[in-house]
Amino acid sequence: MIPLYIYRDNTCDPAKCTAKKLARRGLARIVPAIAKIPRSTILLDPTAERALSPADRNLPSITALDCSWEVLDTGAVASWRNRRALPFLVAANPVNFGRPFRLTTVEAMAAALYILGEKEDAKTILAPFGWGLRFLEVNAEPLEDYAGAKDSAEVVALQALYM
Ligand SMILES: C[S@@+](CC[C@H](N)C(=O)[O-])C[C@H]1O[C@@H](n2cnc3c(N)ncnc32)[C@H](O)[C@@H]1O
Repeated sequence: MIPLYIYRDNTCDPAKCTAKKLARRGLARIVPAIAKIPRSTILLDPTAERALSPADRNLPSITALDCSWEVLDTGAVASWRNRRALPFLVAANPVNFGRPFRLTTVEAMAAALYILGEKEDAKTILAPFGWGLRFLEVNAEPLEDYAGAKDSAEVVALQALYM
């Protein structure tokens, strides 16, 4: 599996935190400081200008910024080269069900794995969550389209069909 890193700032509700569960199961590694995130990683950042696409397959790892949506501040990583936003997908988690773009950390990681062609690994990390595999069901069509795209521009063009 592509290594998965999660930077946690401890602002999200620990009872609902999907990152902690992933780490407990050995599916992702928690990174305690932004300085410890490998700079070559794909940084999942909803404010990034470039959309993730299969063209990013050569990058060595994926990192999410796990924090409460209320305090999400990507200023400290604004200059990082491999920041990527995920294209239009809807959440399947109970807190934001049906809401576009606002994914939990595990949904974002799974979407990234799927788009990069690691479909079985996407299922593996969602499986521990009761609602997890539902994320792949409700987004089946766009995920398949994005995973078949050539590059970020094509992903952005495809997402217009779903928005
Ligand atoms: C803001 S945290 C919220 C975490 C949530 N409390 C949980 O327990 O999973 C979600 C993280 O997932 C990633 N993410 C979510 N939606 C995204 C999107 N549309 N594009 C890129 N990354 C996204 C980002 O790293 C974001 O910081």
